[in-house]
Amino acid sequence: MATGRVDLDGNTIKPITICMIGAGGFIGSHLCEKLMADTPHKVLAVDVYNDKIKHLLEPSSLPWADRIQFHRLNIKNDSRLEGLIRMADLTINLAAICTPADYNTRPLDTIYSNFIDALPVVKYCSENGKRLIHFSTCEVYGKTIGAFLPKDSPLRQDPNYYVLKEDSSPCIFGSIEKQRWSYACAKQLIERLIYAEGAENGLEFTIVRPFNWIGPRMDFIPGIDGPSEGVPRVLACFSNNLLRREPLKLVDGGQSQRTFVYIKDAIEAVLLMIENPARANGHIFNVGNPNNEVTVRQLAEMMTQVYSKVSGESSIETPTIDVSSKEFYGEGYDDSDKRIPDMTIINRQLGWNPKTSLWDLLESTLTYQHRTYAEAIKKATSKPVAS
Ligand SMILES: NC(=O)c1ccc[n+]([C@@H]2O[C@H](COP(=O)([O-])OP(=O)(O)OC[C@H]3O[C@@H](n4cnc5c(N)ncnc54)[C@H](O)[C@@H]3O)[C@@H](O)[C@H]2O)c1
Ligand SMILES: O=c1ccn([C@@H]2O[C@H](COP(=O)(O)OP(=O)(O)O[C@H]3OC[C@@H](O)[C@H](O)[C@H]3O)[C@@H](O)[C@H]2O)c(=O)[nH]1
Repeated sequence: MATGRVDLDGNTIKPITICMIGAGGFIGSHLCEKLMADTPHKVLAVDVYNDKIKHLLEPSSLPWADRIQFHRLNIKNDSRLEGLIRMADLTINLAAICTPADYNTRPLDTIYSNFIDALPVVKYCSENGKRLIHFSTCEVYGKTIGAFLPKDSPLRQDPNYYVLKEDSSPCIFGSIEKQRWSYACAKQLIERLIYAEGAENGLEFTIVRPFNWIGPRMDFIPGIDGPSEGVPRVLACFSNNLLRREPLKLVDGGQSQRTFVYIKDAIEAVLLMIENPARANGHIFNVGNPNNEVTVRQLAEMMTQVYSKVSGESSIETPTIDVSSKEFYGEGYDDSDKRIPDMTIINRQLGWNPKTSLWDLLESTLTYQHRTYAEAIKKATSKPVAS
């Protein structure tokens, strides 16, 4: 671990204690890894699961063993939460239901998780004068303005109609029966509440809007380390199809566009926020890679090519199939058409830029998926079916 580290203004960084809620998830596991390897900070890691951070917790001889403690608790109903927030200098809240397959099928759980369960965290930070970094989402932007223009309108090519800006873009969601937007709407309301706590009660806050962060340990592979009928986010869905040599399913033709950023690049941005409070407080930050834009169809094609390279297996004859959103996600699904983050605020405040190309990040991620899951999938698929 480096000593004598300085912040962006040349001041020595003092070790702090961080209460990280949702530390056992995808982003939390990478953030814990980074904080243990490269900083002197302490982490009170709160989650209901710890499988993704087990390698940081055991054995107790690890060099950072006295800097990370796991607290297994559900923030919905555990009175220990306030005590942990009071013990820390900073709280980072990552806890959420955040897989689209849940938004329209479990809208109540989605709204409770993303709004109601986050309320006490905001309240305890505000009442105890503690700093909060809250994880929101790029989905708060919803659809682009351009999505409502005629298909052949030249204005669709104008960035003013699609680039998403923290301080000026509107939040455009579908109608109430499109329950997909339950998540985005809950996230938007908690953002507004945090902002209001800052304005009226002086809460020191930073809001992060991740734009499709991807990498190792994201979600689960159905039937291996998660339920066989479960539907994770697209990286894990496509990885699962590639591992099982099944066609990748393109929802509604795979025409939606996304920008993907490598988790390790994005974690650098979060570390800058943690260690530069004077530059990060009071801001909402887009964190994404505007240079890595693809349609979902292009993502499927690239993942197929990269997976062939890293596994040494040829791709199957029909690598993709089309499926309707109703069939794949059920009633009430809707989609964001395009997501390009404006980078002005994060550049200005923190000087952060992503580095990794989509090809490179897929190569390292699919190498991980192949090494971690290929054998387990072979075993699972060769088991005789019980008669
Ligand atoms: N990964 C992305 O690209 C992305 C994009 C936009 C927003 N986000 C936001 O970032 C945050 C983290 O996302 P992630 O990708 O790491 O998801 P994740 O599902 O891997 O992690 C969330 C973690 O929170 C925990 N959790 C949920 N409810 C809890 C509760 N009641 N008590 C204790 N722990 C609880 C879960 O067990 C899980 O480990 C979420 O708020 C999500 O909405 C992520
Ligand atoms: O097998 C699949 C899975 C997904 N998809 C499509 O791929 C796109 C991306 O899907 P993801 O599951 O990664 O989720 P989305 O990008 O729509 O939303 C995500 O965005 C930001 C976060 O807040 C959440 O992690 C999640 O809501 C969607 O258009 C989806 O319809 C497929 O075509 N096939």
